Amino acid sequence: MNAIDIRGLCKKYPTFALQDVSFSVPQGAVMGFIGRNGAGKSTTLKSMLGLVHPDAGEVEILGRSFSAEEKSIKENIGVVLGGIDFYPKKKIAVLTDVTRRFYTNWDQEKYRHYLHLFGINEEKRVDQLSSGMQVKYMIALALSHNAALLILDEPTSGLDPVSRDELTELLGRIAADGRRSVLFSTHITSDLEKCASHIAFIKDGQIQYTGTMDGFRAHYAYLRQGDAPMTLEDIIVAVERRPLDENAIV
Ligand SMILES: Nc1ncnc2c1ncn2[C@@H]1O[C@H](COP(=O)(O)OP(=O)(O)OP(=O)(O)O)[C@@H](O)[C@H]1O
Repeated sequence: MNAIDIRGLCKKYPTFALQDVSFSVPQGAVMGFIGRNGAGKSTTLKSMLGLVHPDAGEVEILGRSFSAEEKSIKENIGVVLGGIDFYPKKKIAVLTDVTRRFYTNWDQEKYRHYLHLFGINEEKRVDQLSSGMQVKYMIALALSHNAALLILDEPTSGLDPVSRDELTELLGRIAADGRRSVLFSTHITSDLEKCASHIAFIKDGQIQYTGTMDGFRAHYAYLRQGDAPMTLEDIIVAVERRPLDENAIV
């Protein structure tokens, strides 16, 4: 069983279209979702989670149709799409108390463990946490109800290098049991080199590649110049970079 199967997802905005997006996240995989600003990563994640209404497409999560079983599926997944933009004046402890009621499999011991690991003080109010700490708190919540799948939109972008290293190690370890899976979008390709087994690469609303990390490197091996191996960043830049217009005002 795959953790995620997306087939033919389409979403049209006035100036952008997600076109026939299809990919799968195998169970036990950490899949990095990459693409330039505006390529359609967030739109894909939001469409698959029903946060925006897709024009077409099928989404199966943990082997079940998301549209038919949204409520029960949401109990088994952890989703972090940005920081907390609600209840800025609420204490973290209060927010957790409300959140945990939504999950029958809430694990308070795990929650305490992650709070400690991430150095989060429950007595602080939401607006007293930095944006990086907010993301860590959201991740702690997602990990505390034994989610079988984590879906994270740019989780490492506001984090310092040490926290990013901790988080990528954690994501790798989560998936290493072979039962849990992670899909996360990012621009920090070095984070993916540390923990991702799979890649989905989107450009202008269309999937360019989806499969294993090794397959991704092999797919773009023709771009290599010289003997040095290419990093993910080298590959993305080689695929996407356009030369600056000579007449550009600089
Ligand atoms: N609600 C909306 N209405 C109209 N256009 C939208 C809406 N949301 C997103 N878009 C457009 O869809 C395109 C894709 O945006 P999206 O946020 O999915 O990109 P992204 O790959 O996540 O980018 P980034 O890496 O910058 O976060 C952009 O051109 C954006 O302007």
